[in-house]
Amino acid sequence: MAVTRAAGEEVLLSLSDIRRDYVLGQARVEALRGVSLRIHRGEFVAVWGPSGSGKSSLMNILGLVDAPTSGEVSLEGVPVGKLSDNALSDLRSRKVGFVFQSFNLVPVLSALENVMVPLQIQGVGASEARARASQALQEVGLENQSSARPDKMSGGQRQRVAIARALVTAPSIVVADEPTANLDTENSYRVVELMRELNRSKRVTFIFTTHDPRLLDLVDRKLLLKDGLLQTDETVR
Ligand SMILES: Nc1ncnc2c1ncn2[C@@H]1O[C@H](COP(=O)(O)OP(=O)(O)OP(=O)(O)O)[C@@H](O)[C@H]1O
Repeated sequence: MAVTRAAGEEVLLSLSDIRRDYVLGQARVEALRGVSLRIHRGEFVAVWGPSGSGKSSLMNILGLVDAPTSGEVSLEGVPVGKLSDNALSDLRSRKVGFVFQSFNLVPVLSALENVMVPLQIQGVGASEARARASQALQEVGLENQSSARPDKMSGGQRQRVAIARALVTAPSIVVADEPTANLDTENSYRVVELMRELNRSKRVTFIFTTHDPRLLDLVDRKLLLKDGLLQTDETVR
């Protein structure tokens, strides 16, 4: 049973006193130093802050890719720290979509085949995977590029394919670490606007990191990280 804060404010992800240390030889880096946070279903959230403030470390923990050194993460009320590796990867593949800075598309596959990949990993049959991938490409406005290979597409188009790939499994949350870092200003804005539209139309929760303060105008909530701590947590609309 997921925790609710108020009507319509279901807690999707909850982080409690998260610490993440990295040990390099004799040195210990404290990347996250006690972050507590609740992300509600349907929110559109940006994490910003200086380089080295812990944004990627936080995103890896929110996306269930990395485990904290201490503290507790719950997704839809399930404490994930107690899950076996298999149960955790199953949960991640069903509930979390990822968008990466460098798109991470498979170069030898078409746009459509790239979007089919997460479904095939889940064991969905080819014809259903094709139909769902085609629908996802349509939702990002790329239905006429389905047979194009990534190297024939612009950066903005590649990131839209990656967004379709993240959404095709109907995840609860999409985690995007610097999704606009390799895009020019106009395409950056367009990609975040597209995520915003999909957030509204599909009620998928999005959380992304950025260095670009202009993109913060498009979000519901801004989390400022500094030195591994949540400095401010501002809901803007
Ligand atoms: N795998 C790792 N091993 C050792 N130290 C790491 C590792 N990953 C991150 N760090 C360190 O942890 C701190 C936080 O890094 P992190 O990448 O989370 O910050 P960031 O805000 O995403 O930075 P950037 O904006 O430059 O990507 C930094 O001091 C970084 O050097």
